[in-house]
Amino acid sequence: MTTATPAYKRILLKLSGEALMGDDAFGINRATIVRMVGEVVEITRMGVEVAVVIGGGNIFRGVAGGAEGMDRATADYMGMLATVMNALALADAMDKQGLTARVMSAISIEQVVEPYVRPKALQYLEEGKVVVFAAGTGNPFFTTDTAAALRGAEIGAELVLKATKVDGVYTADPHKDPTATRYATLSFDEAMVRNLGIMDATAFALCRDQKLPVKVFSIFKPGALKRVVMGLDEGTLVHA
Ligand SMILES: Nc1ncnc2c1ncn2[C@@H]1O[C@H](COP(=O)(O)OP(=O)(O)O)[C@@H](O)[C@H]1O
Ligand SMILES: O=c1ccn([C@@H]2O[C@H](COP(=O)(O)OP(=O)(O)O)[C@@H](O)[C@H]2O)c(=O)[nH]1
Repeated sequence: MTTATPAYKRILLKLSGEALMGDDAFGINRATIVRMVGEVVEITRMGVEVAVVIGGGNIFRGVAGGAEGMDRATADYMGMLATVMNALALADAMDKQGLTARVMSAISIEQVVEPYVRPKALQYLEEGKVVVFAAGTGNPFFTTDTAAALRGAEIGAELVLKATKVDGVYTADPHKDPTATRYATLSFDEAMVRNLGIMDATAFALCRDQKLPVKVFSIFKPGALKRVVMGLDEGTLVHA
């Protein structure tokens, strides 16, 4: 039996914080994380090097805090710390399924996780370890989508995989406009000009300038992650 060959050697997987909730209203749903990690195990077994940027929206988003009158930068730091909590839960679930995960934080909290040091991250990936980037870019006023573009470019990922609550980029938010239709592919410029709100413009612009394609797909669709890694038609490809 011929074993199928992955289309990519090194990927950056952006996991929405909200995706960790499963059907819960907030927080971390263990069964959801266990299922997601099982899919990551499958692609690492094919020899794919995996780095993850984890979101924090299941716990806290700065924009919500800011909207309630908090200082936005303070609220954003809370959001970044939320991503560290998700990263610890994800790494724990990975260790339990035989993966060696290393959490690297953009914010220095060395008693909890090691700081992000690029050469060390590259070494871990070369060793077949899964690197989980926490605390986004480490700066307020950004998102983990931008962190995914940044870390993807820094590690030389061939593709950013945005695993989210929808199965691709649509002509409008499909949760609000039932007539919206899904793109199979589109350019970063098109996505920005049409103000398609799936990723922020900063993330799109960085990926465009670094010629780093993005595949948007549903984290809830079993097997979708493997199909993306195998280069099969899944979700929406956004390209330079
Ligand atoms: N043009 C669009 N195509 C697809 N989703 C869109 C679009 N515009 C807005 N969205 C919304 O963006 C959401 C995903 O963005 P976001 O919540 O920031 O992702 P994540 O939580 O994974 O970072 C989708 O759940 C969808 O409701
Ligand atoms: O570089 C970053 C990344 C994240 N955040 C904050 O952390 C929160 C959680 O990240 P995000 O909303 O991107 O998570 P996701 O949408 O993937 O759940 C954001 O809302 C911001 O408040 C930030 O300030 N800088």
